[in-house]
Amino acid sequence: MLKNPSSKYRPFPAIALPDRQWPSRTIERAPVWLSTDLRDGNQALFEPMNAERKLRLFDLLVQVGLKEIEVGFPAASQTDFDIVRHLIESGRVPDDVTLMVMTQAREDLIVRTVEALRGARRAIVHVYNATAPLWRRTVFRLSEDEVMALVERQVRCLRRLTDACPDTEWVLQYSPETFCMTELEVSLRACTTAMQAWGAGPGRPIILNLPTTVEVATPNVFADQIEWMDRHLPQREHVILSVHPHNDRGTGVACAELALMAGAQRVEGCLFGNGERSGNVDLVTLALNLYTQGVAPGLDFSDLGAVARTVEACTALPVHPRHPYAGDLVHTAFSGSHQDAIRKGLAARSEGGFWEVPYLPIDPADIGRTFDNVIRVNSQSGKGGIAYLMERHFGLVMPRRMQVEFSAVVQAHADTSEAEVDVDRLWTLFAATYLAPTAEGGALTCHGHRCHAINAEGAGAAVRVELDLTHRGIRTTLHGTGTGPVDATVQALDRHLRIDHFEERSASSGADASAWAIVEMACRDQPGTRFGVGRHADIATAGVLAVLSAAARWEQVS
Ligand SMILES: CC(=O)SCCNC(=O)CCNC(=O)[C@H](O)C(C)(C)COP(=O)(O)OP(=O)(O)OC[C@H]1O[C@@H](n2cnc3c(N)ncnc32)[C@H](O)[C@@H]1OP(=O)(O)O
Ligand SMILES: CC(C)C(=O)C(=O)O
Repeated sequence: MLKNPSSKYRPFPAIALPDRQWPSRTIERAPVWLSTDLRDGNQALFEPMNAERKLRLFDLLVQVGLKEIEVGFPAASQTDFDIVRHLIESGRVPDDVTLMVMTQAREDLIVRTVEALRGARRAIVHVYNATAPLWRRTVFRLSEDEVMALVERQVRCLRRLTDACPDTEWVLQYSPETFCMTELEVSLRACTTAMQAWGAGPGRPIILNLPTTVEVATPNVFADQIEWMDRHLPQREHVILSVHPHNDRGTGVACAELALMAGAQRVEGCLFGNGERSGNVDLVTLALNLYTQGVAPGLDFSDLGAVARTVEACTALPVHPRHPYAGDLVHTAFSGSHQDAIRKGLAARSEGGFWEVPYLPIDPADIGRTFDNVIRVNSQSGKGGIAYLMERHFGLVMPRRMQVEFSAVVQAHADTSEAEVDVDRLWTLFAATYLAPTAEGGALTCHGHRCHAINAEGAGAAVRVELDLTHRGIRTTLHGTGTGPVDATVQALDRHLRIDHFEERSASSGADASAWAIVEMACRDQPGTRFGVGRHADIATAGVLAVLSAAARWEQVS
């Protein structure tokens, strides 16, 4: 890279529009959407789609709710021509969906294009020619006047051919390709020339489609360009003002949104931003951006995962795991403070209110995502996320101080393994720390204690417990009396133990119903507390096991 790039690259000049209005506007309704997945998207693939993949993607676009679909460049290849014929002849195009096809402003190509559309109920013919100075100079070697003459000649040619097929409702879309790099007066002249040649007016609408063929400026510049055109176009009410943003600077979505604020009514793009170079604007992101502002986008992404899988299969391009809304990781928090805030936000949420959950801009359920992956654990995670997973997957609500204790266990494991701690691993760590198997050969075990029998008798202030234990290979019987089985167990163990906190709750219902007991115990002369957990079908036994668990954990550290 150059130390000083200003000798090679120039900044794009600002547009003189001091009274610009777009910055104070908001987007209040969805634009008309056009999918160019089968044209711009297709022309950007290593291997353009075959007929089968094109038809599969076409069906998906219809299913998602696209009403205008650019299906190809029929004069370019027999495959594209045949697809257009197939769509028209097979009746696969719903009545409310209009096909669009593209052609250069060349007579031979226009003739073939109109031929491809024979019999269509309604069709948009998309004629384009590049208008920017660099293209005029180097690609076409045409003066500005000659460019206008080309537009006029070719649009008249199209008009002649389409007038001869009155059974089809014809719409012209004219694109001054390279609009974003063209002098505004020249773009306006090209558009006006196309309008006049087409005879645009009442009953003969025209789509004027203004592309950032290659993004070369910040999105505010594009918005200024669109607002300028919006103000200067004649017969504005007969024009559908469309934009076709690319994404070379990574700001395709911003360009489209600001253009809508500046007067555009229609947006062309591709699902997940496929398209030439760094892609066309991503229709999924645009639509869901609207949705999360409370504006119905008119496109249905309730099962976004299925849409992504079909697009991947048709284009052979993966959707990035961090792709807005659609990526596998975008509803997942690994970091502790995010997890904590999400958990609290989900708990505080009441049904039917506005969606207000920290770090989640959209309710994953609205786009067919479950909450299973919202929180995942690695070395960046904290107690909140771990507690969320333990509660969600195992029905265990841990007291706050226990969350702190267990998260240190998980953190130590994550630091050593340098890997994600999935839910199975979390359970293994939890069980090894607190539970140990509770039923083994008919006996109960908890850490070093193998508990053959627990007998509790009495009630109220005098419960007597007999523990038949094997501890470090020695079988022994312990007795204790207390205010309940838990207290009696502490007395039986005689370990200078003190219960600071005890809670029990049922973990599940039905045949395998079991209870959780959690105990926090202190040990005389030792700082801090240790938690113990018991799980058993019998709630009293769960309590006894929790005490054995905590006692064993004290023993491990003493
Ligand atoms: C920004 C975009 O995405 S535009 C869409 C581009 N998509 C495609 O090009 C995909 C399909 N295209 C094709 O298959 C081929 O380009 C075809 C079949 C359409 C035309 O092929 P060919 O005639 O063999 O050649 P090619 O595309 O190189 O044409 C270049 C000629 O067309 C002219 N030309 C290019 N674009 C246009 C246009 N929009 N309008 C009129 N003439 C044009 C060029 O100036 C050049 O003229 P020259 O031969 O006199 O120098
Ligand atoms: C709208 C057309 C001509 C296009 O694909 C572009 O300019 O990128």
